[in-house]
Amino acid sequence: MTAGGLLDLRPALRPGILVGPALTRGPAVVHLLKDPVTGVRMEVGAKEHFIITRLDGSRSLAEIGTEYAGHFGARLGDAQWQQMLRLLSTRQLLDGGRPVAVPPPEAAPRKAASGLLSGSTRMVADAPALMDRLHRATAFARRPAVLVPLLVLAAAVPVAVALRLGDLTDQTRRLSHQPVTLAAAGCVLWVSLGLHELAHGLVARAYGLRVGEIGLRRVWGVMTYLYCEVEDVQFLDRRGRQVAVAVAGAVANLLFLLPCWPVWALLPDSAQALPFLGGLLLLGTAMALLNLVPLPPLDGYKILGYALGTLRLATESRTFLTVAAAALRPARAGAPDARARLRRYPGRLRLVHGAFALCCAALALAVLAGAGLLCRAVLPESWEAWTFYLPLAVIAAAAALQLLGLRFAARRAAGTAPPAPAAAEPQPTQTTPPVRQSGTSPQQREKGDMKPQPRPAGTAIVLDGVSKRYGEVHALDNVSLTVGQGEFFGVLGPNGAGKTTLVEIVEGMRRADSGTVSVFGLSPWPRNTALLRRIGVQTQTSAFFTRLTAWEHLETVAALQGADRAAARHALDLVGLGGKERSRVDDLSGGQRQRLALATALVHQPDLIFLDEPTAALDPEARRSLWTVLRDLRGEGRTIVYTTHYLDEAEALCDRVAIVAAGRVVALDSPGALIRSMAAPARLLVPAGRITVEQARAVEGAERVLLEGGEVVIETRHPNKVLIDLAALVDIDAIQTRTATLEDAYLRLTATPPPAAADPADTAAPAVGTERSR
Ligand SMILES: Nc1ncnc2c1ncn2[C@@H]1O[C@H](COP(=O)(O)OP(=O)(O)OP(=O)(O)O)[C@@H](O)[C@H]1O
Repeated sequence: MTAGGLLDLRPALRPGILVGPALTRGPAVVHLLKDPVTGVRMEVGAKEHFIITRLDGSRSLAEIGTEYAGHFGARLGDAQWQQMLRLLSTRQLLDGGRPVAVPPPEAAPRKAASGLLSGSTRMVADAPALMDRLHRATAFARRPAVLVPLLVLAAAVPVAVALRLGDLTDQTRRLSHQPVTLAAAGCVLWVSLGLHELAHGLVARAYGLRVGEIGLRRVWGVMTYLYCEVEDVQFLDRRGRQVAVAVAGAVANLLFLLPCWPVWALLPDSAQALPFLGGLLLLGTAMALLNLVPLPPLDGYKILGYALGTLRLATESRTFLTVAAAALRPARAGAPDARARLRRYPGRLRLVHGAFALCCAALALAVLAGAGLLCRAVLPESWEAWTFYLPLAVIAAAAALQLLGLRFAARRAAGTAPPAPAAAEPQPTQTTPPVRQSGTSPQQREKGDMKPQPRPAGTAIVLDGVSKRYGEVHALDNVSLTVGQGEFFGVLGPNGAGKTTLVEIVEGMRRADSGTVSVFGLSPWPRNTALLRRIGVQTQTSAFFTRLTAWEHLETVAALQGADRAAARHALDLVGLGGKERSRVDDLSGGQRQRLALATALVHQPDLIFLDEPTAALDPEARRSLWTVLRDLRGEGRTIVYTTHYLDEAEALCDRVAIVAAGRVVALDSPGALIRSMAAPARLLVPAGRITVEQARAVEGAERVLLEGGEVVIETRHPNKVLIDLAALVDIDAIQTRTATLEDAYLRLTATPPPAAADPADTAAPAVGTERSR
């Protein structure tokens, strides 16, 4: 699809699709997009985001394109539109595209493999419901009068620990010599870790996010802790809120320690509980603060990322360092490219990524040194020689265990994995299919049974006194007409008669100057999205996704129109293109393209279809075969408004026709009734060599005699009598009889009066002979 039809579409994103705020990933600005049903996440650039956020079903792609050009100073080319729309439709992100049940592997959010040493076990069946209850129960703490003092107290804990560091270190060292008490302190801190996770969930819930899962996670076989999976923090519109969710865990850890302080402070120096409380305060505070270190995967890293509005800060900083290092190297092959890449980073981002990379290195060293010092402080003196190596050894052991656990999980998964589904075709999910206005029930659509139910009889279109002027031109002048539901209604008229204006007003593309228009009881202007979805428009200038196959094109249009694949399949079969689905649109013949254009208009199963000369430029055979399709459509009970210059077609297909001339409806009836009302004479044709014009004029009942293309044409309202008389003059087999047609009626109704002629035989009368013989 390249223009026209495509740009008239008004696609909408599926309700519920999450679109995140702007983030930087490396030098680029991106937005996250998420399908909450499948969990599929994707990144889109700022330009794509501009378009996506305007896909609301009320704006046409042409309008969005104009806004885009105004904003970015460049028009979107066909290829860009096609790429964009194809992406959205294949990801089923458009309204009506059913979400896939199983996300494609590359798009699915990666979950850590669950193994013996590392993995997770779900503990709560309905985590969102539990979070809702906790959210209500903790409502008191969200009041500023409570929250602010709590935050101040939490911030005071590290300060107090720093002030009493000596005592606390001493007591922690004593704790390390009491294994049972140490284990008890460890259990309390473990509970604190659980609260940490719940705090993330509670704050997220307060901002309307969903807690996906609560459970126990095993890490490297040495640790098990409660986790609370918070979803979509990056989709919160304010960075402050994102930071609040991430920082909540550490705050909860610090608040958890608060009750220990007065007890610890009031106990005498000789109290047995001092090492326990002192160790708890020191280790608990250290744990909370350590979590705020901005290194992945700690909360501090997330906080920094949220605060800076960056995505994958660590990875991107590493890339930045590589680029910067390559750019700084003296002239070498590839260096100019690196310099160009470096220039793409704005100054702020160079600072962010450079500083983060340096901080990471410094922090990693500091953490190791800190861990060494801590070991030195808490371990017996006989371990002193090990204090430097111990943290390194622990990290190495943890990494080895993690590797082992992952391998084990991978092997187990390989052994038990179910076979991959044979077809890549997405399966329907439990989600409710979009409610649509056509005659098929959702159940029928699910089964692919697209045969519409009979539609209720009624009025589809009512025009009452509609007028439209373009400057001095009266395109429509007080037009009133009614089209019934299920009617095949033709709009005929000479060039410039006002047909297009009439149809466009009904479609909601133009506004009438006066009069009222109603389509299915609704006004099409201002644009009514509910109505637009019940209307299908096939224009003269067929527009396609040129690089796609017929099926891909239709599938994409289906998604844009809010229809599912079964509807696309039905439309393709209906127009008889089932065998051509794999052919590229470019490779289709003219007739096949016309059929595809028709399928494009039908794909969303509209109740009202506007067809603008669908058979134009087709050979006679292709025309006739398309007639069959159009008759089938009519048989399905759809209302069809059909504009054409082929009068034989209108006569053969239409229930009623409106003949428009100079902006007025000059006749409106069934083709048969119009022909009869004309009381047009029959025409008897005799080869000119067999009879002279004078002889013909002499026949009684001959009203007009013309000489046309080597034939003498006799017009008469008494053909039987004239035929008998003629038989006396010429061989009866040489006489052809032609009855009046819609074309005759049309020509009489729309003809401007010819100049008066002295002799009827000399009159350059319009060629009123038709193809139909009796
Ligand atoms: N946007 C416009 N601005 C000015 N005049 C217009 C505009 N659109 C149509 N007209 C004029 O209004 C009249 C009716 O035009 P319209 O396109 O509705 O006729 P039509 O019957 O569809 O013609 P055709 O069969 O050639 O497509 C014509 O005189 C045309 O020149």
